[in-house]
Amino acid sequence: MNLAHVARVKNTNIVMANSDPLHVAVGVIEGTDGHVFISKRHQALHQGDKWEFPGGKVEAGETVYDALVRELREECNIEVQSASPLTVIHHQYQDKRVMLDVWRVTSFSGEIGQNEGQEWLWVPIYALGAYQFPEANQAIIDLLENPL
Ligand SMILES: Nc1nc2c([nH]c(=O)n2[C@H]2C[C@H](O)[C@@H](COP(=O)(O)OP(=O)(O)OP(=O)(O)O)O2)c(=O)[nH]1
Ligand SMILES: [Mg+2]
Repeated sequence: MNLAHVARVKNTNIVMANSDPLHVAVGVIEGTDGHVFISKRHQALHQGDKWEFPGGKVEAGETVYDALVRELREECNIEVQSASPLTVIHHQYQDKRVMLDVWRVTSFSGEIGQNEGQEWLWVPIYALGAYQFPEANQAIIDLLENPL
């Protein structure tokens, strides 16, 4: 590795650290009896093999709500009928900066599941602490456990 390469690598790191965060629409889907829907991220993904609330990246020209509806249709086979904003979490992972736009999904139609073959579960809020989530999710779980 020569000096020029070091400089380029350093430069790349600087660009990454300053780049816009990845904007992600996330759905806390409420079922009956205070249960919420969680699924396991595919092993090959960023933060793989951890549990998550379904969702994904907001695409250019899309509203967060549109992204939420699209992602939950694609990932868990439901049509969102009503949802309201819950919180926004900014988090810096070692390799990525994310802005999680978290919505509470209060009504939906369709038979919920996981379209990519990943494990999924309905979990009572008090039990969420027993599952391993990405670090950024701790703030969501705290909020669900202790609503404002
Ligand atoms: N969906 C989701 N993403 C989360 C959660 N917590 C968390 O840190 N993330 C991070 C992991 C990823 O870096 C990013 C979302 O990525 P994603 O893999 O769901 O995005 P996507 O569905 O659009 O996936 P793809 O098209 O790239 O396969 O947000 C969470 O609870 N749900
Ligand atoms: Mg996703």
